Amino acid sequence: MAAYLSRIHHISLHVSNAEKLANDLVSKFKFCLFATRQTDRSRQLAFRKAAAVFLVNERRQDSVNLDEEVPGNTSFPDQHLVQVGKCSTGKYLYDVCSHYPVDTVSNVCFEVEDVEKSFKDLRHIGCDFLVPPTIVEDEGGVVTYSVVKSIVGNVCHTLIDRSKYEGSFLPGFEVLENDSILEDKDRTCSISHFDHITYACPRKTTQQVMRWYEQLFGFRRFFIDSKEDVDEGYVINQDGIGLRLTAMEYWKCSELGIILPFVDKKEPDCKFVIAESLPKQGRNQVDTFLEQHGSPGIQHIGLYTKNILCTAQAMSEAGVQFFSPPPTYYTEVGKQQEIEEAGHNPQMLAQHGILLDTTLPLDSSLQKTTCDDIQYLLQVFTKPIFSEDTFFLELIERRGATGFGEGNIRALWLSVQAYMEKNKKHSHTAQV
Ligand SMILES: O=C(O)C(=O)Cc1ccc(O)cc1
Ligand SMILES: [Fe+2]
Repeated sequence: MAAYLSRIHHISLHVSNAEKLANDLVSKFKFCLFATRQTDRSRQLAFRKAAAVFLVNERRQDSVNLDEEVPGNTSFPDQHLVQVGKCSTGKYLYDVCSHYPVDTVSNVCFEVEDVEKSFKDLRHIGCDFLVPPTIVEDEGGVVTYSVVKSIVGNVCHTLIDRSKYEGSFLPGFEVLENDSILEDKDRTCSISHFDHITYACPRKTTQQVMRWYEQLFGFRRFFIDSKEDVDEGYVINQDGIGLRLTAMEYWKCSELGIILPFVDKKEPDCKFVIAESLPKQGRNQVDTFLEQHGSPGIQHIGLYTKNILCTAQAMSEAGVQFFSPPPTYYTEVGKQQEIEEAGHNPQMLAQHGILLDTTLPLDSSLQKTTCDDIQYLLQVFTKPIFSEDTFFLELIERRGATGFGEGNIRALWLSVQAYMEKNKKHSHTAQV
């Protein structure tokens, strides 16, 4: 039986220089550092922007971790490993030690109702666990967690039950007092939650990844486009761009959805997108990721904002670098009209490289009457935020459109290509 997930609790990153990323998250991306855990062997820093929480784990070159990481097929005694307070022995609480040579985003932590039951059910269907159910407590209460290894490269999932915990983050972390003050201070960047997480996967692996998430966590296919083929996914395979996108969602299948108190006011969900590069076209961003990251994994995360113009403006003033499509994107007759029909100003979007993609109505004979009838999304991509090209962020504002900006992929491709050429990094390559 699958383990049903109720929501994303946080996403964790493993980096060699936490200081630098911390500075960027706070000063450029306007996240708030709200909880920390420091031991002589590790440093973990938690950042929040509304419901979007990143946990940054600092990778220490000097200490080889002997007590924690276990091969996926190890069998555990059926008893709990109990850690109390801040003096736990584990190097990274709520995660495993990543001996990863490059900076990586590697753990999407889900809240579940019953960790023990999820562990048993998932083990029963052959799932590999890296950490057995483990209890952590402090004066705020008790949390149980377990870490499962996914089928995608170095990605793992911490399953956590914090229903018996009253503190504002997790036991073992010191919560900083400025939390709520800082959080309220910056209202220009209206990021509310994680919109989607995109995996870069090798060729022909999409089906396998989908099956894994379906069987283990009850994910369901989410059709990106009305014309999308069930088996093929959304395919772009022309003009040097070869990309297969397939999306999944977990929320709607969740048993917990029926009983949770916020069921009427449906919590925003986060979709998972699998991006696979296709042969015969030029090299693309997925190939670059696989090469630089060394394995499949999380390539980018879309942050939902209700006002992309203000958010992108505030972030670029603070030093975030965004990709811009060629200037002609905004002046091409079709696009310019599309932008104006949606009620936006092409010049304003051009200032920050914001792309707009309209969903075509299912019945094209239906005439749109006002710009309120048009379903579209706006998105903008940051340049890689790690020193290697192993992760970037995206801002996305949705106005009725539920896809991922399929119509923008060509524009994104051209802008990445221009960037690569300018940087003389891979002047012969084209990247999507
Ligand atoms: O699927 C998404 O999240 C997108 O925004 C589309 C996409 C996927 C992979 C890329 O390298 C570039 C764009
Ligand atoms: Fe995206």
